[in-house]
Amino acid sequence: MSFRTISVIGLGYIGLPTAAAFASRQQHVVGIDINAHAVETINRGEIHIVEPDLDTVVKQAVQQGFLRAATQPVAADAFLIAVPTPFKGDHQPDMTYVQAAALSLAPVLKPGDLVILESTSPVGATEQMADWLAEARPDLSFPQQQPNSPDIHIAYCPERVLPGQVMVELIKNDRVIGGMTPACSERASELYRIFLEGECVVTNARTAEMCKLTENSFRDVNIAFANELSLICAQQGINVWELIALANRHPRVNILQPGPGVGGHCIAVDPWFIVAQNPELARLIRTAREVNDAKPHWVLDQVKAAVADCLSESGKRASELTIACFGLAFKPNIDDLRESPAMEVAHLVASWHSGTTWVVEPNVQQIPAVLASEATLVTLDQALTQADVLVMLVDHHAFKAVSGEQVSQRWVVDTKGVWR
Ligand SMILES: NC(=O)c1ccc[n+]([C@@H]2O[C@H](COP(=O)([O-])OP(=O)(O)OC[C@H]3O[C@@H](n4cnc5c(N)ncnc54)[C@H](O)[C@@H]3O)[C@@H](O)[C@H]2O)c1
Ligand SMILES: CC(=O)N[C@@H]1[C@@H](OP(=O)(O)OP(=O)(O)OC[C@H]2O[C@@H](n3ccc(=O)[nH]c3=O)[C@H](O)[C@@H]2O)O[C@H](CO)[C@@H](O)[C@@H]1O
Repeated sequence: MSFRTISVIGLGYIGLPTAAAFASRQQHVVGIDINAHAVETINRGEIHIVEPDLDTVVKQAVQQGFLRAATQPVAADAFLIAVPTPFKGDHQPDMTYVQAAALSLAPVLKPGDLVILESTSPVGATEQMADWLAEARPDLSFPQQQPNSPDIHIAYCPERVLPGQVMVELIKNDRVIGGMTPACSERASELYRIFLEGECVVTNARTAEMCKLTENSFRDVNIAFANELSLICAQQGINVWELIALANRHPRVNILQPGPGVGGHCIAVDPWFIVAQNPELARLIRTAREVNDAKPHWVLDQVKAAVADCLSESGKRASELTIACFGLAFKPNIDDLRESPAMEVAHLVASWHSGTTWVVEPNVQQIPAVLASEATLVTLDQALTQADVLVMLVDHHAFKAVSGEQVSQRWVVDTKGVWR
């Protein structure tokens, strides 16, 4: 049975590209978001987030009548939930957005519908969502009550696209399909096959939930290993970039790159979901989070040491020194500053330093409000020619194009190894 209408709940970095991907295959899609500004923007055929190629797909889908947005759920044959799943202050997962989304769609559910949770979630979240739906709709049967022929099919199908390459990876990546029953998996696979060129790999809901958390924890642990090596190498007078390049010549070694810390809204968050549910067992995963979260403070210590050297050699006072931080984004060549370790370092430096702090970020027009009172946004050229201490935080293309000679007469803290 085909899907006459597909509804995506939550039109952010995941939900909007997913809605657009279905709509681009001539499916009728209704996107739901509580953010009225996002809904109005999408209905004009525009987008409210930055992601390459998303604007053209959304524009065409809206113009052709396959995609529209609304603030309240309407009846559909398949619902995909892609709302935020942040953690709370104590690193426990915050599932209130998923609960609100599930309860908002419950009134429009009808027999034969499919509900998919895409939000990154702790193990057991899909069963919990099914219970919320069952409580809200006692007139319908759900897989936990009637596994063989429920009115509503439910699955967990995590998203694994890389920000910046979403429109390609959404279609090409293999997708893990975690149905609450095999029939639920089959129905969910049928839905994704509408646009998916990758494979639908079927498992159960709990394994699919854990798989998503595992992927990001694996990357976090590998980056933590690189970050720990960077501390050890600094102590031992070894160039960590050369070391990792040499070690990676081994056919079975593949170490990631150190940096100022780990940012974004996935890798710095998701491993905590495993730790929260397994506090005694998830020792390595917790330590990786701690190692990566501590890195900005270590970078500040490096900056303090460079400033001390600069003061003793230049004879200047601290208040006369200018420190320039290169990059604010959470990773190269994007404008996303959310949860960025570079932002954290810039803030730590600016609040400690008694002189002038500059930041260079070619991907933004304005300095973020949190830094506005303590730092100034300047051009790359100004920072390179006039600052005393240079702090490299993000390996943007524009910064990698700067030669080592251009910075050789300055005190440099290079967290990305681009000016070595
Ligand atoms: N961004 C990524 O790279 C990425 C990748 C894989 C998985 N994920 C996961 O996908 C989920 C969504 O992430 P995102 O980056 O798209 O978040 P986002 O903040 O960009 O978008 C979420 C959207 O949901 C809306 N929303 C919140 N509550 C709602 C409700 N009750 N009903 C309707 N809309 C509601 C918000 O207004 C927002 O527009 C999270 O669980 C995240 O961990 C994100
Ligand atoms: C397993 C995986 O690949 N998951 C991806 C990840 O997407 P992301 O954009 O958050 O991931 P990254 O590009 O790794 O960046 C994260 C931070 O790590 C820093 N970093 C990176 C590599 C390195 O060698 N050294 C570093 O220091 C980088 O600067 C930045 O701060 O999560 C998404 C949501 O779940 C997934 O969908 C997506 O597949």
